[in-house]
Amino acid sequence: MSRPGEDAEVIVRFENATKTFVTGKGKGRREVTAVEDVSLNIRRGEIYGVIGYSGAGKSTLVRMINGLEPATSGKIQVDGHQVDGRTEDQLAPVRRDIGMIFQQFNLFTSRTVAGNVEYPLIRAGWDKAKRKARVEELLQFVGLTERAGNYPEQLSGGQKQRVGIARALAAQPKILLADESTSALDPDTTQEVLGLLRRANREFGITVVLITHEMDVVRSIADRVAVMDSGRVIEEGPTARIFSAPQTETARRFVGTVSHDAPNAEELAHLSQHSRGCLVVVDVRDGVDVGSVLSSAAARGVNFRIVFGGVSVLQKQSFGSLTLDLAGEPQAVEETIAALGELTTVKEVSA
Ligand SMILES: Nc1ncnc2c1ncn2[C@@H]1O[C@H](COP(=O)(O)OP(=O)(O)OP(=O)(O)O)[C@@H](O)[C@H]1O
Repeated sequence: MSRPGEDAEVIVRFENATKTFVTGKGKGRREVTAVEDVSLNIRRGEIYGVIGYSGAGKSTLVRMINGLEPATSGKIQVDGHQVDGRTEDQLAPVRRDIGMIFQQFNLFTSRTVAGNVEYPLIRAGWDKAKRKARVEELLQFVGLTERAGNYPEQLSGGQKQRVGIARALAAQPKILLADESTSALDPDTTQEVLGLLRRANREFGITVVLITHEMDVVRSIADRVAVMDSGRVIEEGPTARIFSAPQTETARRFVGTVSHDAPNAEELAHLSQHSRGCLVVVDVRDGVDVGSVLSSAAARGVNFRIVFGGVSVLQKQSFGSLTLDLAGEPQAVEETIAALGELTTVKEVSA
């Protein structure tokens, strides 16, 4: 199925948005800029990931979308409505279109599963018959029909999060904000929850904004991603591009946590010890024909071994890297490295 493209309509727009928190008074007064000068567009119908280390400003950024954190300066627009500088009353219609799920589920412990899902519908003024039908439909969607009468404490973490998703979807929002919604879950349950978010996106066309600190989560679900560091969005774009060509050290580190295709320092030391010639790390992506360079190198007496590497496919694009040990006449080896350098990025990692 095709994903929202470059020309898809913008549903959330940040323009130079900043959020500064002030804590304490007098000498103890501190200012923390949690979000600094962020401009970005989230497109209708996409799954947009926000990644960064703890304290990078992810939650604050996402809470600015529904006005839970008012911007200190800059502009925020959601589905054509202005969010910055609005009163709580003025924000009510914007918030009706936004559902939210949380890391700690935030379910009402005194309400049943069905009662939790029904709650937003009562608040939105739905009549009883419509509420009943909608709750049944949602429990079926998340696979918890049998659990309708249970209380949250009787559920596993994954089931609680599924209730959280059903509740967030109840009043048919256009946007779903998911704040670290999988970080309290084991890997299998995480995949289940991500699968539900993907279905909500595909089947109902809901735009999903997903905060995470795990690149694996971004890789398995996000169309585009923003990388945050110290309040700023330091990199933003299609997930495949961030994976194949991260521009910043922070993004490279996140990508490195899931695609271990280049040797780390320890592995490199080991490879250098056993190297018979020159070690080079070569970036591989679609259209980069490393094989043909290596075949002609072999014909000229350059002996090559692939000693480390990996290539993955994401959003229909291949990317990865190979570490090669090239041995032979110094000039032929040098010419091989130069020929590879004409095709792709080549890093010599030992002499
Ligand atoms: N209500 C608040 N008052 C004061 N400072 C705050 C408040 N909320 C957040 N901050 C500060 O703003 C910065 C960004 O916090 P935020 O929670 O947005 O980051 P995060 O990337 O979501 O982190 P985490 O992954 O740990 O949730 C942090 O330095 C945090 O301490």
